[in-house]
Amino acid sequence: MSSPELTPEQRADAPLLKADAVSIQFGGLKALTDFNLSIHKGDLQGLIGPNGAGKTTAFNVLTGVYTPTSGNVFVCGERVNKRKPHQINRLGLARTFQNIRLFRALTALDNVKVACRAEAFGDAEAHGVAGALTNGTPLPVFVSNLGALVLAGWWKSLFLTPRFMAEERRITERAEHLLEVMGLSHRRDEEARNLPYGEQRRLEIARALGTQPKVLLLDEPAAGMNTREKADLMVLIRKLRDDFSLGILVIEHDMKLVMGICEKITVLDHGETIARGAPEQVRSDRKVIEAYLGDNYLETHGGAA
Ligand SMILES: Nc1ncnc2c1ncn2[C@@H]1O[C@H](COP(=O)(O)OP(=O)(O)OP(=O)(O)O)[C@@H](O)[C@H]1O
Repeated sequence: MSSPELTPEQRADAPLLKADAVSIQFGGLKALTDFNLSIHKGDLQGLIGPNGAGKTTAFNVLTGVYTPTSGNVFVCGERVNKRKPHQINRLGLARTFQNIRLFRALTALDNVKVACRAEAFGDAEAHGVAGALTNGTPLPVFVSNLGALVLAGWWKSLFLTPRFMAEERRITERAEHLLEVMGLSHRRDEEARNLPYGEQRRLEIARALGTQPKVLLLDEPAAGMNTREKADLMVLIRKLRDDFSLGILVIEHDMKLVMGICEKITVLDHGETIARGAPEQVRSDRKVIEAYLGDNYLETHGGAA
């Protein structure tokens, strides 16, 4: 459903992503309460909090995996509360997952081509699988790999028209470019499952970029990475924001990374927003230290406000 109250001009000025008093409840559990967020082009924001605070739930509500119990989610000014994940993806929202969800038996290149193809052709099956890819509808491995093959366009290749061949070249070039951006060109023809963990995470980001998002949601992108990989990732995330003119929201437990790259951080605890602000503000907030960072953090990083 669109927002009839917004004029086209207002829609153009609207945040790329907005959560307005969003709550979601599972039975008696309030997983997210009155959650507010605005992401504009060029923003690089963080979402932090202890385990079970509601961070992934927030991503799932924003991307259409869950429908909010109350409140509204807007993407580029469009109200998307009841939209399906693939429809929200087409409006410009892409994500990666806490637990990596690649097409494990496909090559790195084909993983990215699946997403590029969804963007290029925009056909029904492409939407379905790309939506699952980028927004989280869980698909069994077999079904998702089969879907990827359909997306790989084998049936269209039966009619090797010049148009098909030109589009195929364009898609391959785009996918190769995204692999290069993510430092994965040397893995082009390797099966995703054989890539080291840190590279699988980067491949997921390349695939998300394949759908040409305006907003990228990264769920623990540095999980499992070593110190060197994390440092490289920090540089890379900033570069992606700048080069692709994105708004980015990152969930991450690595405080060095979050505090190092995010300009604004929202802190959740038990589904409630307990703090929001610049990194220096958040890290010295007594409630945040008590709920999440701990006094040890305080001792090593300076005094609380
Ligand atoms: N589909 C669901 N059904 C019931 N409860 C759920 C569902 N999804 C999430 N929850 C609950 O909501 C709460 C928030 O979970 P969530 O995964 O969002 O936390 P998180 O902040 O992402 O934690 P972590 O840092 O461990 O990933 C938890 O208590 C979780 O068990």
